[in-house]
Amino acid sequence: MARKFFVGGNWKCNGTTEEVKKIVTILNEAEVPSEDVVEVVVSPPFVFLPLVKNLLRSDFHVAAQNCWVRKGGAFTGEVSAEMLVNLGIPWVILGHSERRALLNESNDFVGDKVAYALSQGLKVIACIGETLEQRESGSTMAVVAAQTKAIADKIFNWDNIVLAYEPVWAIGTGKVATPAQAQEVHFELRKWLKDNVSAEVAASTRIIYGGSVNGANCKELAAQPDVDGFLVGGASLKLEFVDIIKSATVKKN
Ligand SMILES: O=C[C@H](O)COP(=O)(O)O
Repeated sequence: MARKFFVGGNWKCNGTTEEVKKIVTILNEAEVPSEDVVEVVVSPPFVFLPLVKNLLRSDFHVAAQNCWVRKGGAFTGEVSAEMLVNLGIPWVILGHSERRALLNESNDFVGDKVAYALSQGLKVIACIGETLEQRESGSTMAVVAAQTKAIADKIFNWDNIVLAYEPVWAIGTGKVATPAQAQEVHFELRKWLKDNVSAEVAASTRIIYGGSVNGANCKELAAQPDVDGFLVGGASLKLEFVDIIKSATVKKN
């Protein structure tokens, strides 16, 4: 089953109104493969979501970087899935390692968030990934399998999920996983989905890579059979994000 290449740009906690407008202008003017070839989703901070949604070209989409774990209410400082739906925001990133590490988001909590966001009609970019310590101790697969299981246990339908494998040691470090390292984990994750969910879900779910992806390393990573796209941090704020989007064409060659 063909999986459409997916490129997400996670702007994290960056940007002023002027900077955001500048990035959107670059994206709007970029010549990139058509929507049939690549799905592009950018994720600005909450406060810029309406602005970006209004200014961004219609073939690119927006994602929030988080949402609350259940229906909104007396949860000061949180943004609910219902609010995102109300604003017409189709996607949300959940379980990013920065939130897992800095805000102590557990596997269970992330699983609950994913299930709730899906139940409200949002599409989810669900992030998983091991730390350097975990990789060096040989527990990479056990860690990402446990993170995936916590999600799988709570959902019934994988149609609206993209799984983002983001090794923590590669995020914002300039130390990208080698294409072989990324492929190995993506292959094992797909096998995990086949063994624990279904062959159909394994074949159709997009597994994207994140961690120091840039204009120079994207093509080689994109060429790996189980790499279905990228979640890009730092480089998504720069012109080279356009080259990363273009790396989708590698799949067609
Ligand atoms: O969500 C994106 C990842 O955290 C990757 O960030 P990075 O491309 O700056 O390493």
